[in-house]
Amino acid sequence: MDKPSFVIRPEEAESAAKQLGVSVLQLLPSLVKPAKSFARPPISKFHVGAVGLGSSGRIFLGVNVEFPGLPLHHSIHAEQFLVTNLTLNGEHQLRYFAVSAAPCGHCRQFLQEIRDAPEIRLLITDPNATADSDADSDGFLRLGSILPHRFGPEDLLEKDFPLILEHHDNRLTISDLDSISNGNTDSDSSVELKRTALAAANRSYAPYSLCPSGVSLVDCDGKVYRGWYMESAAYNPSLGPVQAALVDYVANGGGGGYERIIGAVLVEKEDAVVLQEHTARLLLQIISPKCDFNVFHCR
Ligand SMILES: O=c1ccn([C@H]2C[C@H](O)[C@@H](CO)O2)c(=O)[nH]1
Ligand SMILES: [Zn+2]
Repeated sequence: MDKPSFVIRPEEAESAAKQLGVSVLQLLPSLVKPAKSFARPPISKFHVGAVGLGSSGRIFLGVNVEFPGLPLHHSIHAEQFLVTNLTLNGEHQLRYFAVSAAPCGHCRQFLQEIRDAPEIRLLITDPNATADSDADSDGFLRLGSILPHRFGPEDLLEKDFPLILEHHDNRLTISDLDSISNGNTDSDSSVELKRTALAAANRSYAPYSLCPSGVSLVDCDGKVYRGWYMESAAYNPSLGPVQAALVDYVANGGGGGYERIIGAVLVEKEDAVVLQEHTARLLLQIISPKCDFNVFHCR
């Protein structure tokens, strides 16, 4: 894999599997090592790669991302990156993934937001991971077998509530969005950033706080990235909207540094009990000090 490609189309996956004489499922562990090379762990130097198969037949990559100058809890785990990559690409189901190291407790918990999470099959490629008697003959084991007695969405939500990979529209609006495009000082690009952040906020998964939010980023080439806040029933494993947008940047930004991010917009509700503004400003300030950051409130 020469250039980072964080989403592999079904026909590419099938032809790669054919070339290796394996099934698409068996291809997942073989992609873990190349995935690891895209990780950004300047603090731990511990590269994690996760490779998942979606119900559309596409393969998605996830890597861990760490931010020097910030507390460790701002990090993005490879499994969280993978789930974010699935949501950003509108994938509705994850059934199999391979990962370089055993998923930590925080990731096992975050994955509970996916429908039928206990039935997700995972394969740990680390040769030092103890051989697992719970694994099927294909080497994959049920997530439910490594997180029994789970606490998850069904403890807090109605049974048919749309979960993290499922379609939801938060129906948020910004009252002056159109007037801005109708000829005042705002440039087209700042209107685009605002619209993108609003669209992201509308896809945010925040069923526990009901405080959705979205972020758009623009790099020095004018390319726009976006991501949305995703909550965990256990609260702390939730992933912030800047981290989610950085997943898009790491996946699609051509491998550049964060200082290339020159503009950012956050959209959230003004009276929200969970506010992203202050954390988002801090995170952006540390990773890209010259980035222009604006916040808009929606209803
Ligand atoms: O399940 C896990 C456990 C750890 N890490 C990352 C987080 C951090 O960047 C590094 C060391 O913990 O590995 C993951 O990506 N997934
Ligand atoms: Zn983890």
